[in-house]
Amino acid sequence: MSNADEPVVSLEDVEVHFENQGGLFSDPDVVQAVDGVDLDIGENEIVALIGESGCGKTTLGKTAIGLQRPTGGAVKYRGQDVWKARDKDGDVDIPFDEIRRALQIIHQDPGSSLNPNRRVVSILERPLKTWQPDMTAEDRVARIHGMLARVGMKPAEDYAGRYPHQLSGGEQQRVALIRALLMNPDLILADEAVSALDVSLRVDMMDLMLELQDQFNTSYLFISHNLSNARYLTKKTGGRIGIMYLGRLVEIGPVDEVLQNPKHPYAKVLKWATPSLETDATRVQEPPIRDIDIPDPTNPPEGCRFHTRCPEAREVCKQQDPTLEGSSEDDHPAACFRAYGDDHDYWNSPSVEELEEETTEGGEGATTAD
Ligand SMILES: Nc1ncnc2c1ncn2[C@@H]1O[C@H](COP(=O)(O)OP(=O)(O)OP(=O)(O)O)[C@@H](O)[C@H]1O
Repeated sequence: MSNADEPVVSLEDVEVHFENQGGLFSDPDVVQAVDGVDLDIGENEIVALIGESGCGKTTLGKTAIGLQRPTGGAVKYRGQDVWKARDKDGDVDIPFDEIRRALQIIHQDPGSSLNPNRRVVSILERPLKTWQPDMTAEDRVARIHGMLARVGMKPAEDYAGRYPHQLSGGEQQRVALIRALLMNPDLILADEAVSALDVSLRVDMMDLMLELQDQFNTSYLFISHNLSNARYLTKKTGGRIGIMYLGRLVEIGPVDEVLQNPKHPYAKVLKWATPSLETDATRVQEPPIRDIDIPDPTNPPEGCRFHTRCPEAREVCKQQDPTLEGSSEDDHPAACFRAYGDDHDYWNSPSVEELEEETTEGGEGATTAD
């Protein structure tokens, strides 16, 4: 059953694997873009997903709004399985069209998502014609002018008559945001939505998103590789930050908890890489990471996926795979054995870094003796 008390979107053990064509004599590669992710997004909530390029943020975001079919697990909108609605499989409480309306996206590059041959008014009329077919043409235009003025594009009549190429990047992004909001959505996926803007415009755009969120009661799933932006957007609304690494959600919690007390060693790396967040006078010079190479997502490391780069890795991390559920922390969870409690095998397991150093030293010694 679906009802209004359900989270807007729930991801349950979601997996998205892409099969790429192999060579003539080789098997196809399978990219494990997203693996075993559980995530609920509530009413009026802002969740920011952070992680390095290729870790699966966009794939997870698109899966959350029903644009990407998962290869495993389930995606639900207010309790209704999105893909069962799409396939008309079983009892469907919420039709797929309604789900599509409720889950919207704004892209990194609004220039390419706005039709270059249509004026702003025509771009913005489309969602209204689709979702509010009873609205008169006059009311539609009045609504559009009102929204343009609302986001600071004044005189609205002038902006409404322009083509996308006659707008700045920031203005294009505002039009994309209005277009999404005119659908009266429950959730907007904002995929790197401010990254292409100048630094000064980023803050304006994020402020506008927050203002409109308040007015329209919309949730946001905000995707970024920039922890400062994620903090800005989540902090004002008490939102959450989720950290992704190689297809996995490895830490998630309220913004202040994650930033003040990151638990997963990869979350610590991201914080280290964002100097504006490091007020600590003891900031170390070297990044808290062992190996800068990102593993191949078609062949992720066994055990903990971060163990090849983790300065805290122990032998057990090579064999066992930590999950968020296993975390015994009181506040927010992290998929790291260090967050599993004092009695976990991790604490008696030898350090990977020390063993590797011993092996290297042993190897060098043997060469010298020869
Ligand atoms: N349609 C696809 N077919 C095959 N592989 C894909 C497809 N889409 C994404 N991938 C792969 O899945 C992995 C995750 O990609 P994704 O775009 O979700 O990452 P991301 O974290 O959003 O990266 P970025 O920050 O660079 O946009 C990457 O290895 C990518 O090459």
